[in-house]
Amino acid sequence: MIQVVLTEKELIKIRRELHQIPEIGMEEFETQKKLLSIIETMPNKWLFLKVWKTAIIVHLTGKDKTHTVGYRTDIDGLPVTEETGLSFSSIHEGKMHACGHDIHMTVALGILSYFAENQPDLNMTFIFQPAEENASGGKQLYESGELDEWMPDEIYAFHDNPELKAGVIGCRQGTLFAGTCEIHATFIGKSGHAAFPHNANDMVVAGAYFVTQVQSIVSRNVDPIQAGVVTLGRFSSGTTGNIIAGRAQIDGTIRALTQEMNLLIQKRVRKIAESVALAFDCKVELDLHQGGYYPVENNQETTEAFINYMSNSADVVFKETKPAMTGEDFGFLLSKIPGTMFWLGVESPYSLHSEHLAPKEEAIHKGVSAIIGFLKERMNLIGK
Ligand SMILES: CC(=O)N[C@@H](CCC[C@H](N)C(=O)O)C(=O)O
Repeated sequence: MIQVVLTEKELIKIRRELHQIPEIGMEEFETQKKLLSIIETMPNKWLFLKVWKTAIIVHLTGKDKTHTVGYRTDIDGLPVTEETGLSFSSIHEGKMHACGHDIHMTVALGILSYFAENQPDLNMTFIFQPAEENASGGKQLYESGELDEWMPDEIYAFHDNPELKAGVIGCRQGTLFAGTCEIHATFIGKSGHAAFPHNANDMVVAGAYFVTQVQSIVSRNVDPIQAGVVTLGRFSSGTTGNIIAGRAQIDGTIRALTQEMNLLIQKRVRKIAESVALAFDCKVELDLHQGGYYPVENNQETTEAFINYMSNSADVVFKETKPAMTGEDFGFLLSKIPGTMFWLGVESPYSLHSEHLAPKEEAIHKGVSAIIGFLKERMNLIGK
């Protein structure tokens, strides 16, 4: 096993501190401050850093400067009220690291601290990116131009996975995660008295038709050999039982394993929204927003190297995984930079985004050690 620089105990302490201060995407000011306070204790002979909004970019100059290996973590939390009962639960009311980004950040710090002490064979760029959950922080950062001078030639990142045993590494060639697209639909009719429906235009009924018709997309438009999901997670309309609602707001998300399928589903959602508006003689405002949530498509070469290392390392348990319908704006970075996304098992009976999610902390140390091992071998091979 690799001798890590931050000890298991220190890593767990950091994780718990980060867990207590979750912040929503693009508002991660306290998190950024905490991360900077830790990075600033690391040796800085070959370490350079800059901040952009709530992001942090750290560059390490390697012994050979001809190639740069990138490593990315996300840093944002979710609008979830924590119910784990843990002694180090969130102190930010209504916010929680319910997607495990506290684990992602801690592992990134563990890896960074190792290479801050042990100069890497090649240059390395560590990206602590905001807003993975809500605002394509990776895309925003890339498009800001701040990464340009330290642009990686290849890049790696993981997501924690409650279904895998703690510390297990999962990966696959090709598509790991779906591309997503947010749906925001507002139907606008005319409110009125419940007793006089003929004088109003009821948007509860229009919205309900939209919701039910959308259910036909996956069953009738998606090739059954492929995959697609349309979830409408929020329907908000009306104020009370005896007033006809003049507006309905419906929000949801599309998921598909290819960009073509994502675009096809978007087209069908648009057509159904427009048809419902026509049928109910109302207006619809439809926002289909994909941002940087492209399918996460692993590069063939980097993924082969990754799977080779992980499946042959005596200290790592590796599992080939199926594609998942979760989204990740790392898909955008992978559309620009070849690289690999993978899973780190954190073993929990609760799913990502659950208010009960409590990842097993032993995954942190195992993850840090496995990833350092891979990055060392990768840089050694490229540098030859
Ligand atoms: C890993 C994970 O849970 N990611 C999020 C990404 C959000 C994508 C976007 N905001 C959307 O809802 O379409 C996920 O929900 O999969």
